[in-house]
Amino acid sequence: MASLNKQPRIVLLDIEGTVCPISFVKDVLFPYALSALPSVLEREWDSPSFRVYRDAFPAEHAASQEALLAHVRDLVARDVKIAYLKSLQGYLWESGYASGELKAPLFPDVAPRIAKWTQEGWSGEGGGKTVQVKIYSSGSVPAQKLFFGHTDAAPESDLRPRISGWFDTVNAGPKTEAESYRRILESEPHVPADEWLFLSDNVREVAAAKEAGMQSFVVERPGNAPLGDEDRAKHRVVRSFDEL
Ligand SMILES: CSCCC(=O)C(=O)COP(=O)(O)O
Ligand SMILES: [Mg+2]
Repeated sequence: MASLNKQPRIVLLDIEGTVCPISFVKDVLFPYALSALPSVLEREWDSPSFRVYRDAFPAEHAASQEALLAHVRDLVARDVKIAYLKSLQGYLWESGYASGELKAPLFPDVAPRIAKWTQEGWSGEGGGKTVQVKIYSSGSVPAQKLFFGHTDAAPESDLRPRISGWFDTVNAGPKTEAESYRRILESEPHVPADEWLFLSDNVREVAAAKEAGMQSFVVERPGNAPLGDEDRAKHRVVRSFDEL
């Protein structure tokens, strides 16, 4: 059983590989965006609503529809988590979530635990000391809100009301840099760093969060990259939020 040094007042959650399978992002979300992009380029290349995303691309990759499509395909193939791609992906996923074609598959422990933390507090004794839940993902904040607004959880599939903060690589910074977590800490200056608990599948992110003073555990889920002995020796590992 993973143990904590201090009871958290804020839980900061990664998304891919932590609350949902990596396969949903890699095998559903990314292909969906790639399949939607050609017709969006054809239809909206000069529309104001799309120009916002197009103009965020480096000029050489936004010179034509073909150039932008080729660049996006390359970035996705290499899983480059660059902000302008993440923003465009969020735009492309919007219609899929709205139509019901996309629904975020949460691991079974996630929604009940988020409900418990935010309604009853850490150990479920209530007493008014509820826990805040915030998100930090490479996915853009709009994409995060689409994800948590359309989950497969029941009875409430829209978990956005339970989430009090949204951070991505634009408003916080790269996830493997401690400075990004320090920036996130500044959003709640009254909460000491060690009363934050960051949960992620990525050991480099966990290390960066700990360098910033947060508590942080590695989350091991089916389909995640295998953890090395060194990772297990260096970091606490949980397989479910129910272990916390
Ligand atoms: C659910 S928003 C889309 C997720 C995404 O694009 C991504 O790269 C997730 O990476 P994470 O930092 O959440 O592991
Ligand atoms: Mg992740």
